[in-house]
Amino acid sequence: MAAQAVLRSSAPARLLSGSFYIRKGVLASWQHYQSRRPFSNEKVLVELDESTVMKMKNPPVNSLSLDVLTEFSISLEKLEIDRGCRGVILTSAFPKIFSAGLDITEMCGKSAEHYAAFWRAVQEMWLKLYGSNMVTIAAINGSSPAGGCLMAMCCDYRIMADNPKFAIGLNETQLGIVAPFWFKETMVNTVGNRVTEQSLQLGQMYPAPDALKIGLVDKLVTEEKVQSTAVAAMSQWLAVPDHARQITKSIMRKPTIDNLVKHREADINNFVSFITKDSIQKSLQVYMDRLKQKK
Ligand SMILES: CCCCC/C=C\C/C=C\CCC/C=C/C(=O)SCCNC(=O)CCNC(=O)[C@H](O)C(C)(C)COP(=O)(O)OP(=O)(O)OC[C@H]1O[C@@H](n2cnc3c(N)ncnc32)[C@H](O)[C@@H]1OP(=O)(O)O
Repeated sequence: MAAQAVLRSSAPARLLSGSFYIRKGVLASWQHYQSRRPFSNEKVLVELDESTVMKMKNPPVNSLSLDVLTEFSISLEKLEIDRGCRGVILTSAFPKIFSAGLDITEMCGKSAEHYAAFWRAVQEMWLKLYGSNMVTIAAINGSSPAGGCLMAMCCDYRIMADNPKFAIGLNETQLGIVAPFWFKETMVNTVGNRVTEQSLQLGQMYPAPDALKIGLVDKLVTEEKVQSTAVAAMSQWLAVPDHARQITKSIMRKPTIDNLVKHREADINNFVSFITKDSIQKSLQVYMDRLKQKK
């Protein structure tokens, strides 16, 4: 099977602690297996089984903190340079939630230096995931607002749990903040300009069936089948010769990536000056208070 071609040998499922885990099929040798042990760090779990799966595991809602983002980028980079890995499935270790997006507490009450480091880590995650040479499939097993939606949109293919209670979208304006140009461009590349314009202004979250209708996700399946469907889709994607698929992906995405690379420092400065405004800090605080009160 093509999916098994990605994953070269056979090793037991291996679970390593952290906020993500990566499941990787089959290893050529114990030494090879040992060489993958660096995945075992605080925030990343590596599971070695029939498919390569990165599972976000940052309770309670997989918010993307500075630590999580850093760990995610390091883990993805390791897979990227591993010639035995041609594809990754990105999902969540928790039912009902894919990712709550950027950790709002990282954007409240901190120093300008912290905001700059945080934003650089957000950019890095995006650059690595959107620019990945691997086949990337999002197995969206729950809600996925803002940064969570961005991660899903970075993938080549999106499968979502068919439950109208699960919603996905870039809801930044609902928090009184603004999706930066590269979030916007990622969405335009996914669903087109008109839908993006409306979605971003309204900060719209789409229940799964609506997300399918606008093309924000590619397929809906029952919750139990999200991961197995992702594995099946991976086989299909991996049946295409790598070099042809990778060059095509690059032709599609390079202009968007180059745009951020070119304006990276200015984007960080924009973020810091925006997020340090009193009015924005107040908006975020009100939003966080509302989240806590809804219980
Ligand atoms: C001049 C031009 C400038 C241009 C622009 C320049 C710069 C751009 C500026 C800013 C860009 C920022 C981009 C931001 C992107 C983001 O991702 S912001 C995050 C958006 N996320 C959300 O809105 C999600 C909010 N959360 C929820 O809706 C729900 O929590 C849920 C994910 C649907 C899960 O619901 P449920 O299972 O019911 O869980 P709870 O709501 O009870 O939450 C559990 C606890 O988790 C806390 N929490 C939830 N989300 C977050 C989060 N994103 N960050 C941090 N913490 C979060 C929640 O408060 C609960 O905490 P307690 O248990 O009460 O302590």
